[in-house]
Amino acid sequence: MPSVPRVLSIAGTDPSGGAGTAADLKSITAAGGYGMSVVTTLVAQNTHGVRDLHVPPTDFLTQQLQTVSDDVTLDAVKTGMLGTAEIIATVGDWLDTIQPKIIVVDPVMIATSGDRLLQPEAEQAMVAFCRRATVVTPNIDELAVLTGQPCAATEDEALEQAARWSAETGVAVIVKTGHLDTLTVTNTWLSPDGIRIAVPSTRVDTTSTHGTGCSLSSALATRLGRGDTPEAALTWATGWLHEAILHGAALQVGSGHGPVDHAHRSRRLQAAGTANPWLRPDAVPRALETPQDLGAPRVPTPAAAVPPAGPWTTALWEAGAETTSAIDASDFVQALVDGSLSEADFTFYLAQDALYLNRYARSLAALAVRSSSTESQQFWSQASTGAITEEADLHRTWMATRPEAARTTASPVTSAYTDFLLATTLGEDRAVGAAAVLPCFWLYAQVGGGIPDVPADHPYAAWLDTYRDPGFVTAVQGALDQVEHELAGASPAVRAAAARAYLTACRHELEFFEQALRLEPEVAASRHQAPDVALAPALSTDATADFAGAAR
Ligand SMILES: Nc1ncnc2c1ncn2[C@@H]1O[C@H](COP(=O)(O)OP(=O)(O)OP(=O)(O)O)[C@@H](O)[C@H]1O
Ligand SMILES: Cc1ncc(COP(=O)(O)O)c(N)n1
Repeated sequence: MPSVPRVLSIAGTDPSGGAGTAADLKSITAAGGYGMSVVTTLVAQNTHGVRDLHVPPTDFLTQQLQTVSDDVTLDAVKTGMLGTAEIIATVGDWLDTIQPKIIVVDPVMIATSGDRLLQPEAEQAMVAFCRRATVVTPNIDELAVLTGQPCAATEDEALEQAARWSAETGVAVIVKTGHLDTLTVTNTWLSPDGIRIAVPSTRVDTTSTHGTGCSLSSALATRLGRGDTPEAALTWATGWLHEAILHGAALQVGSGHGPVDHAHRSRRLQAAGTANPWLRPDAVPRALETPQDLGAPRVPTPAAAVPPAGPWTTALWEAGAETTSAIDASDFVQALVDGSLSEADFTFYLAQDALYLNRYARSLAALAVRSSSTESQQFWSQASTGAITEEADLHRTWMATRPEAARTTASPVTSAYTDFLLATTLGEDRAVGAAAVLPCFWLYAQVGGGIPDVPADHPYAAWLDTYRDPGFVTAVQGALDQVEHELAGASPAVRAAAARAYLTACRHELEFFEQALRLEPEVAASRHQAPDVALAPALSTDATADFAGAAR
C-alpha cells in the first residue's frame, strides 16, 4: 500500500469550484491522497444553482475510464454525479472489470439548490449501482429513494431504513443527518452485520454547505484507500469537513450557498510551520520607562476575566490582546467548549498538559528560590505545589484509564514552551521569569471566563469547571500582583525583556492549545489495519470496542 493513496473521482463538474470534480480533487488532496478525475457531465452551475448541463458521448467516458485504469493502480474510487442510466451502466461495467478495493458511492440525485442531477428514470439504475459499493453516502432524501421508503423524519428512522437496506445488500451505509433539524450532525457508519460507528459534530450555522456531500465521500474514500479503518476514516473526514464548513464563509465565494474551505487545515498547518519569528523586532522598545512606552493596542482589547493588578499588567494585557483573542477564537477552544472535540484530541491535550505542569511547577519553584521577600517566596512555592498537585490529579483521574496517554512523551510544542519557561525563570532576571509564567495563569482564567454554563452531560464539563475554580482565580490575582510589583521595581531594560517574555509565552499558549488539532491518527490507523476485502462485514464487535479507547 503506497503512503499516498491514488484516488479516482468519477463525477460532474462545478466551474465555481464548490462541488463535483473540483470539490473531490481538493478533498482528496486535503485527505492526503493523489487525486484523479473522470468527468461524467459538464454542469454550468454556481453557488445559486444549475443553468445547463452537457453530457459528452458515453464512448468518450469509456475512453477516459480506460485510459486511467490502463496506466494507474487505483487504491480507491469515488463516484458522484452520474446523471443518466447510460452513464451508470458504463461506469458499472468498468468497475466490474477493474474491481477496485474501495468504492465509495455518493448517490447524487438533487443538488442543494433543488436542481436535478440525476434523471428521474435513472433512479432505479442508481439504486442497483449502489450494490457494488464498499460504502454509500446518501443524504436523507437519497436514502429514501435507495430504500424505497418515505423520507425519514428522525435520525432513528434513517438508521432503521439504512440498517435494513445494508443487511439486505451487504453494503455499508453512512447515515448523514445534515438535512435533519438536529443540533448535532452525526455521520454513522452502518455495517451489514449491524455494527454502528457514530461520529457526531456540532451543527454549524452557515449557508456554506455547497458540496459537503461530495467532500465527505471523497475524503472518506481517500482515508479508506490508504488503509484506515472505517472508524478512523470517518472520524478524520467528519472532523476535517467540520473545520472546512466553519471557515467556508470567510472565502467569500459567490452570494448563494457558498463552498466549504477545503484547504483551511493545510493553510493553518502551513502558517504554524513557518520559520517567521513570533515577535516583530520593534514589537517591544529596548527600554520601558513607563507602561505607555509599550504602545497603544494594535487590536481591540478583550475585557480581562481577572483584571490587571496595576498599570504594568494593564500594559501587558493590551500588548498581548491579539494572541489572547486568537486563543478565544481558536478551533480547539471552541470545540472544547461546544463538546465536539474528539476524545482522542482531548486525551492528547491532557497528557501534554500533565507533562507541561510538571515542568511548569519547576519553573514556579525556581521563582520561589530567587524571590526576595517571604510573601513572594510563599506565593511561588504554593503555586508550584498547586501545579504539581494538579498534575497528579490528572494522572489519577483521566489518565489512569488511558495507559497509552500516561506513557506519552512531550510534543515539540510542549517542549518548546517548557524549555522556554525553565530557561527564563532560571537564567533571566526574576522579573522576566515572573512575566513568562503569567500567561499560563491569566489566559486559562480568560478562557474559563468565556465559557458558558454547559449541560451536565457535556463530555468535558468536569474539566471546564476547573477553569473557573475560585481557588484558581485567587492564584491568578496573586501572580498578577507579583508581576506588577516586579515590573514596577525593575530597570527599563529588564521591563522590556519581561514584556517580550510575556508576549512570547502568550504565543506558546496559543500553540499549546492548538497542537491537538495538528495530530494525525497514525497510531489508530496502524493498530487497526483495514481488512483486504468487504470492509464493513469484517469489523468485529471486539474491534469496535477497542476503537473507543484507541489512542492516536
Ligand atoms: N450545517 C452543518 N454543520 C456541520 N456539518 C455539516 C453541516 N451541513 C453538512 N455537514 C456535514 O456535511 C456532511 C454532508 O452533508 P449533507 O448531509 O447535507 O449531505 P449532502 O446533501 O449529500 O451534501 P450536498 O450538499 O453536497 O448534496 C454531513 O454529514 C456533515 O458531516
Ligand atoms: C457536479 C455536482 N455534483 C454534486 C453536486 C451536489 O452538491 P450540492 O448538493 O452541495 O449542490 C453538485 N451541485 N454538482
